[in-house]
Amino acid sequence: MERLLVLVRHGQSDWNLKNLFTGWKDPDLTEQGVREATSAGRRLKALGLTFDIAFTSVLTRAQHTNSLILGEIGQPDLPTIRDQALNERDYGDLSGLNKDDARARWGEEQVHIWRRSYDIAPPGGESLKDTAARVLPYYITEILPRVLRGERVLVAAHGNSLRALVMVLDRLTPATIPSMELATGVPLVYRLKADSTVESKEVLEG
Ligand SMILES: O=C(O)[C@H](O)COP(=O)(O)O
Repeated sequence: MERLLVLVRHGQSDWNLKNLFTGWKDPDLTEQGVREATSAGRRLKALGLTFDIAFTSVLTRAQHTNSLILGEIGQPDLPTIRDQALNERDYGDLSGLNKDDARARWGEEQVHIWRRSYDIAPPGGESLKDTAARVLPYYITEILPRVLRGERVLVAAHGNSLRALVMVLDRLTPATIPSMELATGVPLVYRLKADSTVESKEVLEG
């Protein structure tokens, strides 16, 4: 039985382009982001992949990416479940600040810790651990059971909500997760074993 799980980070957003911390703020895709999402769909189509269900967050950039992918693979009406559990990490007080300005103010190292450490939260926001504490229960109760019963599942979400998931799938640790980056619009094609561990992973780079 095929147990297919495809994860994709949304295409470039307006605030990615402007280099602003975004979190739960809700900018849409840029033109480049639209191209990235469309091209992600084309790459999935080239592999002949189709889906039974899609999951996305309640944020526009992820939903727009999901729609563009579904349009590209010829499944524009695929049922899609939107849930806040898949939202980007809440960046708290950093939301809306320029990332270079933040480095100038708090130092390169502190900003890197807020962005990439496992358990140190930015002021007023979520650490990756906090993000994982909402993403993983959602994955285990809503997404994984479908994959294990053979439904082909697409998840269009965010850099850090997907890092929380990839951390578990790829067996990364709090020590190794900081160097893991997810590019915008690059699908990760996982096939799972019956015990829910990873059988194979393919990264569909452009
Ligand atoms: O919320 C954001 O600013 C981005 O989507 C992810 O940002 P990061 O790469 O700083 O975690």
